[in-house]
Amino acid sequence: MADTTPFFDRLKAAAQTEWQSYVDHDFIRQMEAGTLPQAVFRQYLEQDYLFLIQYARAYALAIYKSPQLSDMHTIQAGLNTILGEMHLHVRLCQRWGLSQADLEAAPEHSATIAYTRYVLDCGQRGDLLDLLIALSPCLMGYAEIGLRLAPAVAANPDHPYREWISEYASAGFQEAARHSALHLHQLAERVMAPARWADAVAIFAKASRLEADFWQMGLDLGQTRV
Ligand SMILES: Cc1ncc(C[n+]2csc(CCO)c2C)c(N)n1
Repeated sequence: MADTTPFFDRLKAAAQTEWQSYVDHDFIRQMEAGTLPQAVFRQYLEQDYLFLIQYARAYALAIYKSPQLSDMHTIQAGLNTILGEMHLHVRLCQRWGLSQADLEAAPEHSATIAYTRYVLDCGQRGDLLDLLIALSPCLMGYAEIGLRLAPAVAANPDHPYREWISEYASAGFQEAARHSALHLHQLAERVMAPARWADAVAIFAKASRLEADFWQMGLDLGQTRV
């Protein structure tokens, strides 16, 4: 019988260790508890702004790699989500006196470079499926984290990370993640040969590990620059 498990769920199950190291990172646990130092969050957010600029390029590359017009439309919606997400960063950073120009002028950390350029490289050397697999931990992981942390915000209206958590727990964001998982599944059904499975898991596991490294970078930077 053919395996009808959604493609994303199969990837997640095949790379459980890397996935857990990402969605259950200490950064997330501290954020949920509200104990994450603000200096850590700020360092993370600054790097994340630079991350999103490169990520927008990866989505543009995905449009270029799209075999069908319908793929382009779906990816365009993802690009719009990224550009919207950047407003959240600018808004939060403005409260600490950081302007958009300050954000753009910040030096890129090696964890930011490693993750974004890895994803771009997957897209350049591979096809749309390779690129969407490399992109999937980002959207799907934040959706999972948003849902998991939402009760902490509901229990405490003064939660320090309320705005960030609410963005990723929101119905609109959750819907974007579902839509993107469905797109990935349908594309895999169209183009995925069984022989590609090991490569697909390797890409997914690596991108998940690079996400975990990104949280760790925030923790490390926040400790050194208070
Ligand atoms: C390191 C890092 N990983 C994932 C996201 C989440 N994210 C980035 S772009 C995007 C929209 C994709 O359609 C989402 C959800 C982030 N902000 N920073």
